[in-house]
Amino acid sequence: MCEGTTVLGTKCKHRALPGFLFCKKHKPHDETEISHSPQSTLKRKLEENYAGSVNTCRDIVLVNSESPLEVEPVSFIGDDYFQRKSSLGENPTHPDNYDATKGLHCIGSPPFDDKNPCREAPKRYCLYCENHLPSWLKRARNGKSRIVSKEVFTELLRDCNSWEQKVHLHKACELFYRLFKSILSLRNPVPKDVQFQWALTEASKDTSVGEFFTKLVHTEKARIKLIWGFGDDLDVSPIMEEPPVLPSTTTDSIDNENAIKCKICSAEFSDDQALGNHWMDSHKKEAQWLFRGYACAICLDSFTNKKLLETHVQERHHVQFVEQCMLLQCIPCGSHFGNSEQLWQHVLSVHPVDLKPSKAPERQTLPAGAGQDSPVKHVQGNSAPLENNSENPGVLRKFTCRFCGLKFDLLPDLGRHHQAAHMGPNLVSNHPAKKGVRYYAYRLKSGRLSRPKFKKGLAAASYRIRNRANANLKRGIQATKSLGMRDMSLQPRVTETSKISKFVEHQCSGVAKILFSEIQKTKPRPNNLDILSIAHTACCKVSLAASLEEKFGILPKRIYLKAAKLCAEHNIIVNWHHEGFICPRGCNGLKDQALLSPLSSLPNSFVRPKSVNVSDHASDEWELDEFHCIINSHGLKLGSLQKSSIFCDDISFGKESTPVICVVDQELLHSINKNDSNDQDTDSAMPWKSFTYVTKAMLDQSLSLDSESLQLGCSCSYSSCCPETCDHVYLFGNDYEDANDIFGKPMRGRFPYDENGRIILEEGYLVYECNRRCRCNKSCPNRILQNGVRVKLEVFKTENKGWGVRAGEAILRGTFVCEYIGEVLDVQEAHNRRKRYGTEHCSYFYDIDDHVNDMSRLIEGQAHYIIDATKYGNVSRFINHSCSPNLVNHQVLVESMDCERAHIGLYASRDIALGEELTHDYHYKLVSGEGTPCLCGASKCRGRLY
Ligand SMILES: C[S@@+](CC[C@H](N)C(=O)[O-])C[C@H]1O[C@@H](n2cnc3c(N)ncnc32)[C@H](O)[C@@H]1O
Repeated sequence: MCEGTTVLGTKCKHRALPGFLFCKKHKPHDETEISHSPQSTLKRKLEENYAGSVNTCRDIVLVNSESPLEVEPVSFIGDDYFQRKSSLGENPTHPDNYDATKGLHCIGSPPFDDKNPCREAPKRYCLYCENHLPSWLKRARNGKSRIVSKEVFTELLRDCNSWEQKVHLHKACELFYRLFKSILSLRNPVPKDVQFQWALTEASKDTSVGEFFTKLVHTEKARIKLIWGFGDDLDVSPIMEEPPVLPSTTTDSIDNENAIKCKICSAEFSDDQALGNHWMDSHKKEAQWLFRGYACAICLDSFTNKKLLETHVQERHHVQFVEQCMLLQCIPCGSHFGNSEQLWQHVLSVHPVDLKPSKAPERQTLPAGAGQDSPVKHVQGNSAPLENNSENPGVLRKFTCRFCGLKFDLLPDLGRHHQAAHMGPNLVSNHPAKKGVRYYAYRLKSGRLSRPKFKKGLAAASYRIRNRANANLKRGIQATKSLGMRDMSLQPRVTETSKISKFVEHQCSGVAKILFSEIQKTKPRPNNLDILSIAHTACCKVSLAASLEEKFGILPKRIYLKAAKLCAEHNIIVNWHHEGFICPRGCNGLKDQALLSPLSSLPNSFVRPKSVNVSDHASDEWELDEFHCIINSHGLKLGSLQKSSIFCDDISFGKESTPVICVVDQELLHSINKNDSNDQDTDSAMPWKSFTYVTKAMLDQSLSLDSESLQLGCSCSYSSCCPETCDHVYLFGNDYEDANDIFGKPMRGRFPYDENGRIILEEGYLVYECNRRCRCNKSCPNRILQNGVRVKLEVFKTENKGWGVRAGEAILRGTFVCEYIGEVLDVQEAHNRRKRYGTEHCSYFYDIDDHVNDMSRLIEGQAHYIIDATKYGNVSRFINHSCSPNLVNHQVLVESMDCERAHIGLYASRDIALGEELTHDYHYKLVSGEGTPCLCGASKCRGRLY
């Protein structure tokens, strides 16, 4: 397991990287040195760094002459090393070759690792080795300044007399960095002072951390004012001048034996009331989290879903967990239960009479064995009180449970009640909460915290809505019943439809509409054979529609798209046209439609390219995906659809679920000489040979990209998520409140994809897909890009742009085509490679910066990385540029919410006909006086590629 700690000081639960003490998230990299040193030093360091030497740090200490250190590493770590051991009271189990006496060891990041301490020499600012340099000491992305300046850090480090102090300094810097990042986030509308207060509360959980944090703020005051603009809109001097608000411990004044400890800050209080007041004063937010999230009743850690909480309890509190299981007993019948939720359910269903408010004790937290009248025996202090004592006149009940109306005078009691009573899947509050301490800490860390608001209890809301709907329905039914009674006397044979019509008359039009549409849907649909047999006798779409609808009733439009493709494949000539066309032969069937000119039907001379195998559509494939239809035969460039030779059946060699064939049209065959012995010519004849086909991005080691740890599993419990409960939809809505779909409608509460898996989200927003932490499977409507290429694509030889990619089938607007895959590099590495590759060869670089205008709505800290598909790539590397492209780019988050890990998805920006070349806009920056002519042929061509 990783030895790191979260920003809240809890232990990280992720697996450590092989050979490391920390997971990827907690293992800092030295981006500064790699990105910004002169090239020669960089090269040398890279070689040394990746040569696999165990003593990397030591080596680098020797070669690095730029060290800014004013303090000797040895004197810092060495002297207090054993003091550290004793003060922390732990027995280190060092590897045999580990020599602690030298004291030349890195503190690690985060520290506290006594079992497997970092064995490297601390070099970087006296505390960290190369690998463990924390993010806040690295140069900021813009290359201008560090978040915590080296001077300030080394100054503070000098004041540290013990290992523990260094740890605290480390924590304070970490917190300072998170705060800094969060406040700088453009997407983060949380007021600065709120964030600042949050950080202060966090810091104040440990006096020493708090002190360092205040010192940091004080030392960096000028810079903070300048960067955060505190000076303009907020007077922070009182906050900055005063020490952090430390927990108001009343330890001195109270009898220690009877003291009640606050589980958050360990402050002690004489009674529950005082603790409650303290919670209200100091931990109001945590209290809310506790009520609305899945909080652990033992340690108060919060989780985004129940499964995580269960795992946590089992792992962390095994003993307490077992005890609790043993002790939860129903007093009236003596039954034992595994958890309080089951017990509560049992009491509700079996002993409801015992559950009377008047039997409530004075306090909700029942002592062991107390409350014989109560149906529930709570042996543990943290078991949930299940009684409603709202009727007890002696106690002021301030807090009402939103779900069941029970009242409590103390917040913690309400929290415990909530946890026990409303966290079960069978109970009213079955919508898993996603607002926990961890969740918010994560969001704050990742710069995604938009505001400290909570999604209004969806469960409660939906419960209310459902109740309202039920009540309305009941009223409607009663009205209908009484009406029906009256009607029956007059008209005994009432049809279903007329009954439904009565609903309409009685304010249930919504329900009636739904019922009507359901009735329609149950009608049979024509299968392929039905369509083909009718199409044989049809002259145009009008007559085809008339015949089909005569037999099958009103059909959705997509049936005609499917019909169009079927006809094309079977060479059945039907006059296809836009809606509203009036057939010159007088075919009729569709009403009230304006005259539109017909589209040209597929010509008799139509010869499909060999590459497209029309006969391989199993009829059930249509059932699965009937949307891949020809809709616009105008788009066909018939010239290119001539006979072609297949050069390779699948350039992915089975890596894609849909083979990607490589073809050369007959008229261009002469330009290819397969047997040429020259290497370059062979590559140009067999393009799949010039690179390695991969289906996953390859992260270059030069990047310090965050790992999959920055991802959330949604709380939907089905194999297919629904937008109402999917956390990714919620997160998106929270991050981009104003986002619209491509039709201008608000995106709120919707997946980025429609029910056919086509993107509807307007360009420029991040797409949040579900991921492996979610319970849904591949069929989830919020998993598209990650499922890989699903449309037929052909790599083909173009006349003048080398190889290109064209549609092997008609592709409808919004369809995911492929991902731009390659090696992900940082700017420096990309620059080096560009130099190495030279400019004569075609470029396979995708520079995220060049697309920043498309993605202008992306967040602060937009990653600057480059994807190089020269050596490793997929079909996307063959897609040519067009100034009027038919593909659009979207950044898609899958394994990580960190936008540096975003995938680049290419989606159809309009309907694309079979055989049409696929293009996207490279958006290369145009440099005057140089560049390559653009051969895209678009009417609005910019003239040059770059
Ligand atoms: C990503 S590659 C595309 C595949 C490439 N045509 C091949 O044969 O491998 C980009 C290169 O294709 C060529 N290219 C792409 N679009 C072009 C265009 N519109 N006009 C001229 N050359 C283009 C340029 O050489 C460019 O550097």
